[in-house]
Amino acid sequence: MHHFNYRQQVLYAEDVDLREIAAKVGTPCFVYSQGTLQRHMKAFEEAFKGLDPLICLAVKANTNRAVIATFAAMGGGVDIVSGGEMYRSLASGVPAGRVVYSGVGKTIREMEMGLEKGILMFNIESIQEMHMLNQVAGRLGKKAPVSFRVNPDVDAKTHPKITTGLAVNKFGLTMEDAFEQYQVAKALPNLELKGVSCHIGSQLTQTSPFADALSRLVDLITKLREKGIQLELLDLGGGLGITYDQETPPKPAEYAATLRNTLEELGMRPVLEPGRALVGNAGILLAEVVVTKKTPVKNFVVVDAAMNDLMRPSFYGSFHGVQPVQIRKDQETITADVVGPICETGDFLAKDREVPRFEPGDLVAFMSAGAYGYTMSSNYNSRPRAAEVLVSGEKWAVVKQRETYEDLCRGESLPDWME
Ligand SMILES: Cc1ncc(COP(=O)(O)O)c(C=O)c1O
Ligand SMILES: N[C@@H](CCCC[NH3+])C(=O)O
Repeated sequence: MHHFNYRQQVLYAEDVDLREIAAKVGTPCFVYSQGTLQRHMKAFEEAFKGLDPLICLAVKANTNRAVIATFAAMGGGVDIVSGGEMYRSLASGVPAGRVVYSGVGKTIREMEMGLEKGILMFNIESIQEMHMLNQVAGRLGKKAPVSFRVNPDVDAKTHPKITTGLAVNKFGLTMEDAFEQYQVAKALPNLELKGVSCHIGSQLTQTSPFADALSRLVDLITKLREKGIQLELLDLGGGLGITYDQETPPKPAEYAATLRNTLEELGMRPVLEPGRALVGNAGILLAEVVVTKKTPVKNFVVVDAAMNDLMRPSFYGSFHGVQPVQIRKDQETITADVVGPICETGDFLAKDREVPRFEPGDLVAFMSAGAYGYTMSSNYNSRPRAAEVLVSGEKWAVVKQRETYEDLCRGESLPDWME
């Protein structure tokens, strides 16, 4: 569910006419609906009610501080994968005690930062990382709260580029290694065993892989309990899918229902790391048609957004709905590729799609662009990154300025021998 709807043939974000935002902010720009963000957070809270869940936005999906702050104000935490994401999250008002830190390559500096700030938990992804963190914590006179991220070798049944819980993936430790290493970690002086975590992939459209992963975790937890190791937090990662096209992913309630009995029996506090399910359908990318062209074999609609703004179609072949901001009467439909101006054949936002016969100047909304949209954007072809706008009811504000040409060159200089 989201709050982008037509009113008298015009697409609105909540109570705001998208034409107004385009006129004042320009295009391309990302528009997020705060009401949708809040609604999604509430759906997770409701679904896991009674289990004292900590719902941590996977910040990699959307790093905008206004978005992070929206969830923080509702008691949410964050799942981070870098010092930069930690910095942003803390600067957005997330208490350090609600930060979980995943990632296969945390640097010493990043470990120090997490320890100094007092984050909730480091999800350790390798044996070397465990020893490094123990040393760093010792040097700082701290105890690092940790979980092991286990790789349960479960098929998430999603796009191969976004599965993370298979034995061939780089993430986590095997079950066997994790069992052994918990016992090693218990004896290390500067680690505090807090939990266990796993994340098997993204855009999952079925509940069974989550249930399979949880049952593997239960085996591990049971064996650890037999060894006297009691853990408090059970971090199930993110991964719940959303509807981009025809998918019918489980809703948070259904997802939680599959896990609830087991969680209750274990008596552990669930930590969740949803990214896409919280923010994906809460955002769109607003663009303007620059030109249209017809070749002997195809129609093209060239817009002012490109793969540098929304790289998911180019990278994964992902589907994003293409909707006119204004529906014209008796508008004809054509089949076209909707493309950007970047010098790459792979620069497309939609392929062979039925779209209205757009004209230059028409506004277009690329739907479900709230997750992994702006965060995966780049400056390729020296294109300034788009603006970001947050809408709440009738109110709206720019929450990230569009980059300027000066921004593009910031930090660059000529070496002294060229001056
Ligand atoms: C460790 C971890 N947690 C959470 C997420 C968020 O995933 P999603 O956006 O699919 O919910 C990811 C990304 O897949 C991740 O790698
Ligand atoms: N960036 C991906 C998801 C990867 C999730 C990160 N572990 C996407 O747009 O679908």
